[in-house]
Amino acid sequence: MVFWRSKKKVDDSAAESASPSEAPVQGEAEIQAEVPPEQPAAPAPAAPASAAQPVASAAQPVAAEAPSSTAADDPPAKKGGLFARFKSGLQKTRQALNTDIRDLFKDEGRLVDDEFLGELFAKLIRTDMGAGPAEELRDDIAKRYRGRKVQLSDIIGSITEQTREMLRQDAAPLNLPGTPSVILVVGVNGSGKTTSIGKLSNHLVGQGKKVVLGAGDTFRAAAVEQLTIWSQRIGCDIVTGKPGADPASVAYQTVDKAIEIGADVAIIDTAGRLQTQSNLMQELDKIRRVVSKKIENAPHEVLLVLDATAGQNALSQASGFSDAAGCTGIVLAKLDGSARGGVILPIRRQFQLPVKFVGLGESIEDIAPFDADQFASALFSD
Ligand SMILES: Nc1nc2c(ncn2[C@@H]2O[C@H](COP(=O)(O)OP(=O)(O)OP(=O)(O)O)[C@@H](O)[C@H]2O)c(=O)[nH]1
Repeated sequence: MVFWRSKKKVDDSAAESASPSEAPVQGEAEIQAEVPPEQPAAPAPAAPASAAQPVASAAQPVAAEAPSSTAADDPPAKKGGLFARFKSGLQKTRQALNTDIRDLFKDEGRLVDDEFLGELFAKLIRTDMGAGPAEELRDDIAKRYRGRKVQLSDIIGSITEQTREMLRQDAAPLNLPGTPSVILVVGVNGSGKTTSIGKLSNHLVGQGKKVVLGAGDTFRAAAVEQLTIWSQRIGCDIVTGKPGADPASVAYQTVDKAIEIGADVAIIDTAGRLQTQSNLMQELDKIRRVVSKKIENAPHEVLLVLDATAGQNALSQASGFSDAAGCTGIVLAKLDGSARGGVILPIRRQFQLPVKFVGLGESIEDIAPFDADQFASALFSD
């Protein structure tokens, strides 16, 4: 096992000048810039399917998905692939919805009256889409079909079309303007930040990008370990700090490392926090400031990872974070984990933030760029 490890002192002057009014960014701390060993030191987290793949060096990225910056850019073949992936990832929500809506119908169809509309509303709302979107879908059905006998396919077709409209957003590719571009990943505890970073890195490496990870969650030792294992599997460099080290220092070193090796993207993990924890939100500010002193306009993306299994709670998380942390986009993780995938509707509706990626499982490939058309079709497919 080959381990390349360089220990160097944090550049105090630079870090201090980045945040002059604050305590210096982790003075004497050693930040380790690691190149992964040829074999993983421990089993990869929750990704047995690919665990046997040899770990490549940073110069030999593991091939992942076909390159695509956005779903909209994807060639038609990939579109089918995206639909299939959404369909499989949304299985729980889909099954609940389909079973529920199908139950409303008898062979000879069903009259659209108040009773039917009330039942339809109740079924829709069970996916955690919230009252607003469920009312809108119900009212659309009422407008089109009230007083008529309809078949299941009529209802599914109309709801899919309407959902597509509700989810539609402007193309939202990752904003990666520079070399390196910096992505900061934030969210509450356990929302799926570290796992999403692993999957996103693999996605970017698959596009031929050189990625450096920054283990900025210095609070939880397991998070550093987890991210290190992802880096080994993907074949990208990682910068780690000592437990309890200043996350801003790790962020600074990560960007430094990315510049040094000519990386395209630096992705920085952060500890889970609530938007009400003002000291921790200030810590995020400090990370942003330190990074922006190093590269103008960085971080270029601040991705908020939301846990889809949290249903409506994910909404309050999004509202608190989106302003406080200057978020630029959402990664909706764990969509596969519950039947509450409808939560994406109020997330799209209430926040100006685009959904950039969705997490569809724990394996390294289980992330996909969000595409409203494919997503709505998959959600109501049988
Ligand atoms: N099913 C499923 N599980 C996921 C997904 N993303 C993350 N997880 C799981 O969710 C759990 C928490 O994920 P982490 O990535 O550790 O979350 P975190 O936000 O980094 O956690 P903290 O550092 O404690 O804040 C882990 O068990 C992951 O395997 C997903 O898309 N689908």
